[in-house]
Amino acid sequence: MPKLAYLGPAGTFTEEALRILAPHAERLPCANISAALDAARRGEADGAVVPLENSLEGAIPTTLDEFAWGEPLLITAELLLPVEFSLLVRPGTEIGRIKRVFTHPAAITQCRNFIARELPDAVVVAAPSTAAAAQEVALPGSPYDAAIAACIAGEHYGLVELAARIGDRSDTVTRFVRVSRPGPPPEPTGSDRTSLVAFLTDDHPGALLEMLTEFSVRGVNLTRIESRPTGDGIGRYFFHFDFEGHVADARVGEAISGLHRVCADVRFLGSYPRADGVSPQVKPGTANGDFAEATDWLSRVRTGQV
Ligand SMILES: O=C(O)C(=O)C[C@]1(C(=O)O)C=C[C@@H](O)C=C1
Repeated sequence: MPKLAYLGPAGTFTEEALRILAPHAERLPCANISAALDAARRGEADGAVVPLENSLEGAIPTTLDEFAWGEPLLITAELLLPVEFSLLVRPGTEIGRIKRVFTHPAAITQCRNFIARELPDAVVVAAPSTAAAAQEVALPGSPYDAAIAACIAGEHYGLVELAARIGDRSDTVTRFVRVSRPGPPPEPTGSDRTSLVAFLTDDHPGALLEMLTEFSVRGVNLTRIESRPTGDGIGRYFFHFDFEGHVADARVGEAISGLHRVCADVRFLGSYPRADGVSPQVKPGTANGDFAEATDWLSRVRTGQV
């Protein structure tokens, strides 16, 4: 039975994602995303499950930066989880008495309208996770009056649900990934996604276009591109790419080796089955057979057979 680290404590959305991705895994709750990834790196766990992006808020910066700068890890699976938030209080607390709210920063952003409308005078404080907030609010002497978390976290820590589905949108989804220590990627399924990080050689006109061209000319469809600061000063960025296909696909292999030629560094983050089951768009001339036929043709040219 694998042991998987996750952003704890029990009752986080990440735990729910882990339960779906690996129902029989032993779960190791960690205080934050970095601690969960470190547990996997050090071998205290066989892998980890962490949030990567949210359909309303965008990418989770800690996860992106850990993948770029931390000891390498391999993404082996993804999951799209609908997220619904509840306002949770100790039994007997009325909404008018809520002065201090505790929750994860992602939940603050996703419940902005509810907070402005129903809790305009409350101070909202950032917690390490939604379930950590619920756990804290449940303590008798807690300085916080309410938590925003999953309904299940309220049940877990003995809180009462004062309001349900308080997110600004009812269709918000968070994308989670399962990672393990580096090794061969999972076999292609025909509906795969590949992720990598690319670092520019230097800042020059067309640098981003050069990278994008490597994907475009091989017919590789991007599903996400994100720039992150390198930390070396304003205007210095590196790039996260997600795209359709598997590293075993000829067009993907050619695109990422092209990227390796034009970039200072490329870190492969994994090829793994897509959660939405969507098949890649394959433009004419970019299927595996087309690349194989072109390679054969070139060797015939080089050996004087055409
Ligand atoms: O705090 C949690 O429950 C988490 O699992 C983290 C997290 C996130 O980082 O985005 C996950 C899903 C929701 O979008 C809100 C918080």
